[in-house]
Parts: sequence; C-alpha cells; structure tokens
Amino acid sequence: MRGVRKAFNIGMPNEAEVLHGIDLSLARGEFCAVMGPSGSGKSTLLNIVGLLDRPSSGSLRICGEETTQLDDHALTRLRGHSIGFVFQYHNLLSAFTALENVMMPMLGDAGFFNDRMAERAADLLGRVGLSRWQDSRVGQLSGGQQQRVAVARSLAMKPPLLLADEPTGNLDTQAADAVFDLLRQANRDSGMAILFVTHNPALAARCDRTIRVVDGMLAGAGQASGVPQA
Ligand SMILES: Nc1ncnc2c1ncn2[C@@H]1O[C@H](COP(=O)(O)OP(=O)(O)OP(=O)(O)O)[C@@H](O)[C@H]1O
Repeated sequence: MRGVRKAFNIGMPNEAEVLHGIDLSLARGEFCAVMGPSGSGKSTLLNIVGLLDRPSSGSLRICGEETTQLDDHALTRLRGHSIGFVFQYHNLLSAFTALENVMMPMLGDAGFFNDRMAERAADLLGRVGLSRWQDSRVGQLSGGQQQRVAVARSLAMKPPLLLADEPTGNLDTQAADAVFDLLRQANRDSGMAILFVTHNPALAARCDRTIRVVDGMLAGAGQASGVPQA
C-alpha cells in the first residue's frame, strides 16, 4: 500500500481520519507482526488490506493487482481467492460441524459440497490436530479448538495472504502458542504471507519482522526480515 489514508464519518461533525498515509510492502512468504496501542488503527489497516473496507485515498496492490478502482464484485472475487482471515472472534457457525465449517469457503466456487472438499477439509483438520473432532459441532469445542478450526478454515483456499487479527488474544499461553505454531507451519509449508496483529511481544519476536502502528502511522521501519520486498 502507498499513501493509504482512512477517514470515518466523512462530512459529519464526528469525521475522523484514523490512518494517515501508510506505506507498507509485504513480501511473498513474509510473516509480519503488527503491534501498537489499542485504537491506533491496526484493525482498520487489516480491514483495508483484506478488502473488507476501502481506503479514503492511496493505492493498494494485492498479488500485483491494483484494487482501489475495482467494483465490489471484483473485490469479493479477489478476496475469496487471495486472502484468508483468522479473527479473535472467529465467526465460525456454531451449529455446524468442524468439517462443515472448514468446507464453507470452498462452497463459494462450486455452490455445493462434494467428496473432494470433505477430504480436503478432513486433511486440514488433521493438520491442526482435530481429526477426532471433525464431526463435532464447533459450539461444543473449547476456545483453543475453535480457533484451530478457524485456522484450518482460513487455509482452505490456499490463500497467498493470510490476515490474522489477534487470533490468540483470548487464549491461554499454551493454546496461543499452539495456534501460532500452526500459522508458522502454514507459512513455511505454503509460503503464504501473514499479517499478524498481536499484543504479545513474545509471539511478535517469533515473526520475520514487526511493524508498529501508532496514532494511525507506521512507527519506524521495524526489524529487518531478510526477506526481499515485493
Ligand atoms: N467504522 C468506524 N467508524 C468510526 N470510527 C471507527 C470505525 N472503525 C474504527 N474506528 C475508530 O478508528 C480508531 C482505530 O480503531 P482500530 O479498531 O483500527 O484500532 P486497533 O489498533 O485495532 O485497536 P485494538 O488494539 O483495541 O483492537 C478507533 O478510534 C476507532 O474508534
């Protein structure tokens, strides 16, 4: 992204600019932590990178494609193919099984479930250590198990970019480490780039580099990753 600004409530008395001209490049396969105080703009930044919200100005290229002129349909398509999401509140469908939740993103292309999707979902659940639970409704799983289902779901479309907004925020240390290890593994196995918002310095230290959002701006260049910039 280049010169990305984001204002809310434009033209209203409570208009506020939250991002003030962000320049950020994420290399293919780079695992980048995003830190910063509460309210500094981290989630707003992720929502823009994830094509869930549009910048007020500036440019944003995802996988080589300039996105700011795309219509909603094209953005949805690009998002579905290129970007996976894991959130703190993981938006799983609690009445559905773990397997069904992991298959959900695959539904977009075909419009119906098939055996191949079920096999792939079962494989992903195996990778996050949940084979035993694949037919359990996610509402019956623990918080850490649900977050692992969410990680498996985010990997379903093999996205080149994964956005993780405090995915370990409401987990105890052991569960948080397990979820982080899964993201690290997926990053190494498939070369997906990851933006990982966290308030946990120990986890940030295990990423390739850390950027800090302070008052809607990037503070410093962060720690060099050794990964060439795209
Ligand atoms: N839709 C919106 N309308 C108006 N203001 C918003 C909107 N979304 C976010 N903001 C404001 O933007 C600022 C940045 O919020 P954001 O959620 O990006 O911060 P954050 O760094 O992710 O915080 P936290 O660490 O607490 O999650 C806050 O002042 C917030 O109130």
